[in-house]
Amino acid sequence: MSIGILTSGGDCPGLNAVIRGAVLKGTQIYNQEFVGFRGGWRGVVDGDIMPLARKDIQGISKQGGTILGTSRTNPFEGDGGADRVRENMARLGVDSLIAIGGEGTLAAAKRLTDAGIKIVGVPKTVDNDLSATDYTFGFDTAVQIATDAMDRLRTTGDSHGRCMVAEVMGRHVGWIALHSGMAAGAHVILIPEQKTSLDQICAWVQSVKDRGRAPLVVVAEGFHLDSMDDPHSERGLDAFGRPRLGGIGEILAPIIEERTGLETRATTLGHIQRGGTPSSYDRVLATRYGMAAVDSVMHQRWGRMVSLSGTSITHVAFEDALGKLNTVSQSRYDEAAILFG
Ligand SMILES: Nc1ncnc2c1ncn2[C@@H]1O[C@H](COP(=O)(O)OP(=O)(O)O)[C@@H](O)[C@H]1O
Ligand SMILES: O=P(O)(O)OC[C@H]1O[C@](O)(COP(=O)(O)O)[C@@H](O)[C@@H]1O
Ligand SMILES: [Mg+2]
Repeated sequence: MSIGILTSGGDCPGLNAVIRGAVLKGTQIYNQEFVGFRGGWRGVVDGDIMPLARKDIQGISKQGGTILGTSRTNPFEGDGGADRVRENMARLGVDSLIAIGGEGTLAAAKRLTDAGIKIVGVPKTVDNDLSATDYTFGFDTAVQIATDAMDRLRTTGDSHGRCMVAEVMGRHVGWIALHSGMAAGAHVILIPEQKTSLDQICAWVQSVKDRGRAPLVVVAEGFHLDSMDDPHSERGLDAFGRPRLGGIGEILAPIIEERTGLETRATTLGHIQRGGTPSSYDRVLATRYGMAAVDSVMHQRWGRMVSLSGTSITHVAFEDALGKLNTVSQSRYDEAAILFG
């Protein structure tokens, strides 16, 4: 019997390092065999597998994305369901699953675990929005990419004396904006947790302008002004039916320009934040998660995900890992806001 691995939901740097860590420890220490399910839960429902022997995972921890592919397929929709998953696993000789994904993937994993399927989880979120772990891989890389981009925006902004608006990822939480904004010395950081008025934003920009500096405004895609009910969305729905966010930077830039008289440009970093080589921190964390997930399989810790607590790997039940977001606290925001304007 082998262990099946899948990656599900939005990709992020470090997924391959999890796969490598799991396969290396599983083959070396436990003499286990592995297969990969292609395209997230779709591969589990369709029985679409690929080999995951030691030679298949050589050198992949430095590769972005996921060699397994991913999707936002709900395993209970269409032809899916727990019976279908169980039948496929039995037919393919797969005894248990390591599901690597965000809260949606873990919600699906919990339902399948409740139906008796043996699953352990590995948390994935580039936004760092899962409360049941201190950090997940992908976040550090995204923050570094965003910081590099902002450093570049500042040199061109300084040269022209312009206000630069940088939009970063962050659907429900503003961690990428907060960390990259602090690192890059942003003058304004706008996050989903803190509705802010245009008057306040323009006052910060104006004070930077008055000091003769070129303002940098960082905005998370999920931010909304105090006058808006929901985050800005004009790109339809994703495969899971959620509004595709993005574009708030382009909305803010002309308003800031009109109100402050300062020429303003917006840049949306988008999926660049999720692509490419993972940072060393993310590779190490992801590798440790992968190895810990195999330990969990061997200890039959079904229905639990590996998690980082301080510097130690711990285990959290799926139900405790779901439903509570890791938001930016008021004190972390207040600390950053001392640097605004
Ligand atoms: N309650 C649920 N039951 C079954 N599948 C779910 C549930 N919630 C979400 N999903 C599935 O979870 C996956 C996406 O969620 P997630 O892993 O959090 O990634 P992301 O946040 O990047 O979209 C999809 O496969 C989606 O269909
Ligand atoms: O373009 P996609 O794949 O729909 O994903 C966009 C969303 O994924 C995210 O990057 C979240 O990813 P995580 O689930 O990894 O935190 C959001 O910031 C963004 O709204
Ligand atoms: Mg998610």
